[in-house]
Amino acid sequence: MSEGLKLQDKPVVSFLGPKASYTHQATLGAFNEQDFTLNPVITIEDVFASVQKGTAYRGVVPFENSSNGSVVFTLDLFADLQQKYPDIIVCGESYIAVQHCLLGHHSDRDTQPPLSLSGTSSGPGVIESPMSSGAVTPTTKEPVPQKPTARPVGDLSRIKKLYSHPQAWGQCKVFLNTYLKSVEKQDVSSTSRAAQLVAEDDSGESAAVSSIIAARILGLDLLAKGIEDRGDNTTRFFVLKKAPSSSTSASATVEPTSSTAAASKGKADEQAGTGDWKTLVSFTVDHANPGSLAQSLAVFAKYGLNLTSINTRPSGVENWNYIFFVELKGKKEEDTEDGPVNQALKDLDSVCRAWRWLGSWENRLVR
Ligand SMILES: O=C(O)C(=O)C[C@]1(C(=O)O)C=C[C@@H](O)C=C1
Repeated sequence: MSEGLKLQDKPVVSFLGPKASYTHQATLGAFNEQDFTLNPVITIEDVFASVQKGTAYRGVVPFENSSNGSVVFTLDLFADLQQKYPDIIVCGESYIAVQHCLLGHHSDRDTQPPLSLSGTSSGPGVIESPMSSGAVTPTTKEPVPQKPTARPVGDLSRIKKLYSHPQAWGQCKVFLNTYLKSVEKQDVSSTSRAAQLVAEDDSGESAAVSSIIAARILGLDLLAKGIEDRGDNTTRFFVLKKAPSSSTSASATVEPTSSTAAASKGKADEQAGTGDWKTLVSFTVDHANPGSLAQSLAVFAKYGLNLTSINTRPSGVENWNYIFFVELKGKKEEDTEDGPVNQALKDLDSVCRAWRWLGSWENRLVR
């Protein structure tokens, strides 16, 4: 087999791109580039579509941020009101510490020394969050200080437009409200796309909330570093795969599509985790029936399943009706009706309108 063919044979992992997005960083942590072709796509929906179509073996999407909450785009795709993604399930998770930066072009008038792009080590003139900035150190009493923990280098008055992923605004509220309050903010598909747009704009009037890696790749200046409200800002990503049949069925294991894949599964699938499992389930209830939500949740309590999160999104059927997402500690067992998760799902049938198992995966959260 030629080297070219072998390369083409590598299983594809699609992720929210372009390169240097936080999702790219999560993908690199879970899948190595020797064994997998990492394929950046434009939207989170493109990731779902590629896995559903089978053009990607796995997909990586953001799911939740520790300070700004759920990624609603991802939840809506799991809600799948148009039934475009019936076979998508979660098979892994990954947590990434997210340190946002303000990226742009230094102005000639800037007198302060530039921030270092080295990422970890401070150079002369580097303002590391939260020191030396007139900044405030977060404490357990005040985890989100009222004053920003980072200070910009130089003058930001020329910035007329900011680009970022909508999730990022809510993670940097204190800095943005202090230094760029009335600047127009434009949502784009990812933080690395935001950095690309700023790199293409020579006027110096735009800036992006993005990563230090995007600054390095695109040759942008760091106008401020560590602008997130909380030092422990973390985003959780899901690894998606395609289940062989309806995801409500008892078994949902997909095998790698190529020999290379068989030899090397993704780290997110394989890594030793904390030894426990999580499961995601969505369901709808009869809103006219008092107690239907309580009865549905009681099913999980009946089997001793600890719920770790609850989310809702509009059901799309009727106004003020919702689809509920619960995440719980436990695993849906394959090829059996036994096990607390399997039994709870069976019981759920009689108390809710419809439900869908959205995957079980090994917990990677280390406390
Ligand atoms: O825009 C990116 O770089 C992403 O990977 C998306 C995303 C998200 O949707 O949460 C990921 C991490 C950060 O929380 C901000 C944005």
